[in-house]
Amino acid sequence: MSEYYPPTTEIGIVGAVPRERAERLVVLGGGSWGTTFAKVLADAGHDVVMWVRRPESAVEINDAHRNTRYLAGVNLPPTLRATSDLGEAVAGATIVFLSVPAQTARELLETLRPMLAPGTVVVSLMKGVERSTGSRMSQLVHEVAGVEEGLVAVASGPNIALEIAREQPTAIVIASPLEATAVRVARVARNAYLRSFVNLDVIGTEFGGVLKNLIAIAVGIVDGVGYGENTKASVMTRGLAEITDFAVAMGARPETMIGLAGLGDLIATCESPMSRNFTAGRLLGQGYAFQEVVHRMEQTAEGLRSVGPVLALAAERGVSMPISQQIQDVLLGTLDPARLAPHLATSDDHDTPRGE
Ligand SMILES: NC(=O)C1=CN([C@@H]2O[C@H](COP(=O)(O)OP(=O)(O)OC[C@H]3O[C@@H](n4cnc5c(N)ncnc54)[C@H](O)[C@@H]3O)[C@@H](O)[C@H]2O)C=CC1
Ligand SMILES: O=C(CO)COP(=O)(O)O
Repeated sequence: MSEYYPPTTEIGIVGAVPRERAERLVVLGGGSWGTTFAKVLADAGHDVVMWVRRPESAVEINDAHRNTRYLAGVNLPPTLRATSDLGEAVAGATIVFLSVPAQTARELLETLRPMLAPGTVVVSLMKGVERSTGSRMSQLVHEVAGVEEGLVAVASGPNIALEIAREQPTAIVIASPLEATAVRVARVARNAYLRSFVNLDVIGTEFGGVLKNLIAIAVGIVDGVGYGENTKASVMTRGLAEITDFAVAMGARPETMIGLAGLGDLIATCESPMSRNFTAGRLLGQGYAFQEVVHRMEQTAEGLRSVGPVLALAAERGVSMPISQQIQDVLLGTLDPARLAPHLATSDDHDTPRGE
């Protein structure tokens, strides 16, 4: 039986929360996902402040109710406010949502630590692991910002930012080791176009988001090479088996990997031309070298930085990840992208995949 379930019957309420139940929330990060998530929360009726690095972004959000660089053509709620002053943004917030590139999270969390009032819930919206340590973002929230584990949550699922910003109906998963925290965040992060589900499997929910990025890069690579739907479906299916093996070895529940945060996000990311990971993969498949791809990407493609640490963790646990290894080889320039799919079933270096 799936462990997914609507947090409460109250989930059916899709109107804005009454003013007396509105919470003071903060979203850290003014990119495409941070801005979209802040809109979700403000549309739900909450009092939301965004922290953005660049003062000019704050001015645009406050005055024009737009964030043109990341969400072109999207009108933001007039109630949504932004500031580039972190202390001002966080003061009085009951829940802090984090949406910066994973490699910058540690530094932000160190700065944030003394600003957090006791009892503040911190939610990671990020889908990367720290390159130097292999840590998941929720681990960093606990270890670096000192937030007790029961007050840490993660959000994941098939959540292409621009589609949600355009208010297209979508589902998201909120996971925390403490059910009360997951339910609380799920109740806050829902509105007429976003429905929240709860899961207690933090490892699976978080790794689902991280790992599907790798498979989206692989699918982008074969697309860029010019291969068709069979190849892409083969990479996605074998990719799901591979990332499930990894996540389960890391402590995830297998069901999570066929839920919204696993299969759901895998489908969305591998099929969307808006996905940055898919786009980065397609550039690699078209023959651009890693550094050129990084140069061309204007937004964060987390998978490019997660491949290395994921492979290191897999090696420690004896998990075979042939597709992820091939992505790494393409990134290093040691594998011709056109050879990625032929290597799918068997290769000189890897055993024949189990099953199928
Ligand atoms: N865009 C999407 O559709 C979704 C993204 N995510 C995840 O959300 C996280 C953030 O991604 P996006 O918002 O999409 O990235 P983005 O590339 O659109 O924006 C990143 C933002 O972080 C800021 N930033 C960069 N370095 C920083 C630093 N040192 N300190 C503070 N801020 C810094 C940038 O100025 C920018 O505002 C990633 O982990 C991503 O995987 C998750 C779900 C959906
Ligand atoms: O996580 C995402 C969708 O759920 C966004 O994917 P990209 O980072 O590849 O754009």
